[in-house]
Amino acid sequence: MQIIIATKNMGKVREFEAMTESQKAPLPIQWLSLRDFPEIGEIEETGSTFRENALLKAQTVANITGLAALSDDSGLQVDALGGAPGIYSARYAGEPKDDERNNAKLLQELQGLPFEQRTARFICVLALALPDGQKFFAEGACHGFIAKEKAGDGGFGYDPLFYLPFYHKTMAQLSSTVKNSISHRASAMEKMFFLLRALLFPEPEPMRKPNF
Ligand SMILES: O=c1[nH]c(=O)c2ncn([C@@H]3O[C@H](COP(=O)(O)OP(=O)(O)OP(=O)(O)O)[C@@H](O)[C@H]3O)c2[nH]1
Ligand SMILES: [Mg+2]
Repeated sequence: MQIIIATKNMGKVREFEAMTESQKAPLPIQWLSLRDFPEIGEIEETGSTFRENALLKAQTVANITGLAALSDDSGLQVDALGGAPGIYSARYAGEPKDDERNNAKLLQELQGLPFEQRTARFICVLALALPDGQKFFAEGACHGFIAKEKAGDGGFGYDPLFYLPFYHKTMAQLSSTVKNSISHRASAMEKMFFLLRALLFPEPEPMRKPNF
């Protein structure tokens, strides 16, 4: 089976590739990415939820290529901002999307807010679109706080501001191995691996119907 990782974000691609490579029992899947399909441009995200946008991206790529496509729509929800930037995380500070400006805007919006009130979470919704029209979803979340200043240079996006009290570190200070075990993307992907395993190796039919 071939699956295209349907994202233009190289930070996400790196994480997906690390997660598929570190699987204990790798599935018989050849993973491709949009680097293999340079003719596919940016897909407009017109949905109003992570799920709608994820489906839009996966179905567009599956329709164009005739192959299975796995997309990721993700973002940061900050409680003190009523859940913003949410689905608008990539372009929080406007076009063109820019992590530096997004982080600066976030710090500005939360200026003066005490640490305990800076609760936030990353959300990731994965959509798998098959060429025959079937679709599957998996979701993950990761809870933390928005730090008062940036720290670390790993990951991407808001990682230098996303503080995990359990580790006393920002997401950008964690090794990629740890980020790829505990992140919103890791937890969604873990569920997606179960779905993929069920798709590739369906359970045999039971010999007889259960008695209820
Ligand atoms: O610090 C971060 N660590 C993460 O692990 C993470 N995951 C998502 N995000 C933020 O949310 C936007 C997604 O927006 P998004 O799902 O539309 O993706 P994107 O536009 O970057 O690429 P594509 O997949 O749409 O092609 C990203 O740009 C980031 O700002 C993250 N920030
Ligand atoms: Mg996007």
